[in-house]
Amino acid sequence: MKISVIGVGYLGAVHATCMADIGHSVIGVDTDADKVARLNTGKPTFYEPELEPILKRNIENGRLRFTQDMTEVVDCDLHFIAVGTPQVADGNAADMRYVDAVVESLLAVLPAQSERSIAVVGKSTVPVGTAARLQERFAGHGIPVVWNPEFLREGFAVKDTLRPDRIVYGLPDDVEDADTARTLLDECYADLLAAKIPKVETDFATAELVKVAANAFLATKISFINAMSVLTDATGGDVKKLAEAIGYDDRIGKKFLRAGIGFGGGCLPKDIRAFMSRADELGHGDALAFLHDVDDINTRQRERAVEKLREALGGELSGKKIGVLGAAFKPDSDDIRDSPAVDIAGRVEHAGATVVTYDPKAGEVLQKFKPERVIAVSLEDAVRDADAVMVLTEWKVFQDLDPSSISDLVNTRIVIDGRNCLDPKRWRDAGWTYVGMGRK
Ligand SMILES: NC(=O)C1=CN([C@@H]2O[C@H](COP(=O)(O)OP(=O)(O)OC[C@H]3O[C@@H](n4cnc5c(N)ncnc54)[C@H](O)[C@@H]3O)[C@@H](O)[C@H]2O)C=CC1
Ligand SMILES: O=C(O)[C@H]1O[C@H](OP(=O)(O)OP(=O)(O)OC[C@H]2O[C@@H](n3ccc(=O)[nH]c3=O)[C@H](O)[C@@H]2O)[C@H](O)[C@@H](O)[C@@H]1O
Repeated sequence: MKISVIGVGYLGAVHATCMADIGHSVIGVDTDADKVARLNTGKPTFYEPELEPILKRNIENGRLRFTQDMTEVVDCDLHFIAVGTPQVADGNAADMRYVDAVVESLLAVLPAQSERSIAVVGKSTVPVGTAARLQERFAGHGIPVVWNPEFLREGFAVKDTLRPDRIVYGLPDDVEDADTARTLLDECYADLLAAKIPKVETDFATAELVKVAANAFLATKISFINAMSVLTDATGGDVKKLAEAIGYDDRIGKKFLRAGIGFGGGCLPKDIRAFMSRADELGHGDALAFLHDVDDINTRQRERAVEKLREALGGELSGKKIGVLGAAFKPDSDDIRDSPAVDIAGRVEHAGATVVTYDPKAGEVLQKFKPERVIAVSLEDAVRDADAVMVLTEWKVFQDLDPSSISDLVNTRIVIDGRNCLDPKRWRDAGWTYVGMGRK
């Protein structure tokens, strides 16, 4: 079938590419001319494992194309909205201007009362109530809206798109519209449904809430274990052992209990804030009051990492040289949006230290968005003459690093393991002072 994906950033580019790879004819639309031009050459605009060969393959076989011109979507059966919904500059709410702009562009190019069955599919993460609002706008054109939230993780985006844990359809109340939307989406996802991926059909509000509830739950899990790390620090306990031990209980599970400098990225932080903001608007802010604590615990972990560094250096950061390993908000990504690593490096610099950062993939992006930062081209260059080393993104290359290979490069053998990803014994045996987050 013919599909348009409007907004081809982290989510949309992967979705468009994967939909082409399962056989659909896909047109990706974006207002960013550079992005469109680059994608058309088969080169992703960000680092995501597995994406490049699939993108290239589908550009070459002609099933995938990118454009800035909305009129080119006119003969598509499904229109996926995948534009950003960032946090507004002056508050916690989601900025809906990009979604609203897409709605107006679609209404301008799609025929009123089309002969064919078509549907608009919401993928962006939005405040509950958005789908119903959009359905009112499209009703005049006789076009059903369906909300189909996305759960992919950066670093696993291709796998998560082609083999997600579940697919959610938020369908309109009108039975005929719901049938049209379901039939079209079932055809689009036939390959995934054949692989027995669970499908949950529900109403608009539930589908929108599923997405933000999932991210809120994940954020809560991380802040829970980070709160525990404060207590293990205070008592000489070990939060990794604690997480392992509670995780054996299936009701708790082992995943998302990695304590450290906390969550960042383009989604969890802004999504929990937008969720709180929407609950306030609905007069139920109290129901989500706990998310303020989740957010605060998360931000405090960043300052705790700085405090640990200060303490390890005898109380003074001014005049010290710190080698920072990691800038991306997580490994296998070059995304630095609200990255704890970038934030912490900034705080350390603000306290008077000189910071040199190395990241295997995010150096270029960091240079673009923070041109004032000093970025090394190699790990060795970042740690040379350092008074302390901070590991802030758990890239495998940092986890595998033999500490003795850099022992003679640094000024002082102090390592702050912001992600609890190093083996303390190995580093101590090599003569390093090891400081983790909530670990002895
Ligand atoms: N990044 C991720 O891993 C995931 C993101 N999401 C959600 O997906 C949405 C998109 O997120 P990202 O892809 O990360 O954002 P992004 O900022 O990387 O991409 C958004 C794209 O939309 C384009 N755009 C803006 N206005 C446009 C318009 N009027 N017409 C066409 N294109 C336009 C921008 O130029 C940009 O390329 C957000 O709501 C996010 O919460 C959901 C799940 C995963
Ligand atoms: O809505 C979204 O955009 C996406 O947000 C997250 O995906 P993502 O942000 O790519 O990455 P995660 O793996 O969730 O990690 C988020 C942050 O939490 C941190 N984290 C994760 C797990 C953990 O145990 N501890 C921890 O500090 C990571 O380092 C990272 O900074 C969700 O996991 C996805 O399901 C969702 O689709």
